[in-house]
Amino acid sequence: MSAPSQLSKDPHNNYFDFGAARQVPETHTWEGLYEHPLVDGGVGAVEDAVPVVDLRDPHAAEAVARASEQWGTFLLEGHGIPSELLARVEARIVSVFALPASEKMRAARQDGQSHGYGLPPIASYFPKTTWSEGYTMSPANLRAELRKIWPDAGEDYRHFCDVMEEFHRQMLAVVDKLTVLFLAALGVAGVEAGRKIVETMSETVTMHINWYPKCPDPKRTLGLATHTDSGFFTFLMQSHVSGLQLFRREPDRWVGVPPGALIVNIGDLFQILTNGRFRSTYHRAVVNRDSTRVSVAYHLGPPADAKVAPLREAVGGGKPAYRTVTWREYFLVRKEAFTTGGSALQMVSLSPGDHDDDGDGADQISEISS
Ligand SMILES: C=C1C[C@]23C[C@@]1(O)CC[C@H]2[C@@]12CCC[C@@](C)(C(=O)O1)[C@H]2[C@@H]3C(=O)O
Ligand SMILES: O=C(O)CCC(=O)C(=O)O
Ligand SMILES: [Fe+2]
Repeated sequence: MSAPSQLSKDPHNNYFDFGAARQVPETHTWEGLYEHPLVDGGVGAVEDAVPVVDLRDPHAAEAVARASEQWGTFLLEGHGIPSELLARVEARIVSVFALPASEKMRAARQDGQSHGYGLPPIASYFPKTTWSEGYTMSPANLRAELRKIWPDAGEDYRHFCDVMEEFHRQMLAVVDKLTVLFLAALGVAGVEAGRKIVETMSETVTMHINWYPKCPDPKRTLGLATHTDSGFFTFLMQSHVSGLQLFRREPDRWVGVPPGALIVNIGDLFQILTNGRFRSTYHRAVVNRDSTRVSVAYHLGPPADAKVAPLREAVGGGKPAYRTVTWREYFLVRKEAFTTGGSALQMVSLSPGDHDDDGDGADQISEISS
């Protein structure tokens, strides 16, 4: 059995050809995936409708606060990104993953690297391999990165880079609007503060594209392992095929997110920054028998060595719940958490066990511990 990280270690011997697979092999079989019930999170759902925030709503800041506190995830409407652009992004993503393995492997993520083609960094913490391929890239370095796949910088290269850069430009405008709402929700005053935050975050944007091919036996495998995003927040653009599920407690259940929507996920560093007021969300992606699915996660966070501590406004008269960490340190803490079966947020908590880290029960989500 090849370890997940071998996809990037040995490009030629370990490429798994999803198109040719007639069954899910042992290497890709995950246990305990359906221990908790799956409920519908669609807009019309009675109990578990995933919250919706409309950027055009004059009360959007309150809606952001509520959703971030209670769910750590919301569907974003009124963002102004044309569906025609999203369709082009999707088509270009499909075209990258459709390339022959030998061409994709030219950009393979090397061990310890944050960028490149292959499985995402967390894949190496799990004994089983997921039914997906990914590619992490930063907009700042997009053209140089993509030359690895398309050395001759031909038409496909230009189309891909043009459309992803256009997506990035449009996303920055949405980041701007949402940051204003987050700051208002947290009672942080000042346009200046907001501008500085957006400026730094826009320099460190990382895009991770996911490709989940059709699967002959989707219930036996997983597209992306259960995780929380580690940065401040992530926008997730997904195709019109379902697959994303959120973990919710009391009672423990998976909530299926409606396909097609633009999603915002709060990350662990935002939970730290807001002193636990906003919650990061455990989520995973499942795969389908009849449809291939793609998504783009647009990850925002601080520069890798910037110190993140609970905001004064969030701590108020109380105590900081978390110690100061940098994103770089937090990756190491999370690695240790995955290895020991602990929780990264608990590990940086100043009073472990004192406060209830709802979104933070890794050890209780079955496929993590199996
Ligand atoms: C900015 C980042 C967030 C991310 C790690 C990374 O450096 C680049 C890939 C991102 C991603 C995407 C899939 C899930 C995830 C947990 C992973 O392994 O790689 C996230 C990472 C994260 O949020 O920590
Ligand atoms: O594809 C999805 O729905 C989930 C992707 C995701 O969680 C991520 O890339 O961080
Ligand atoms: Fe994620």
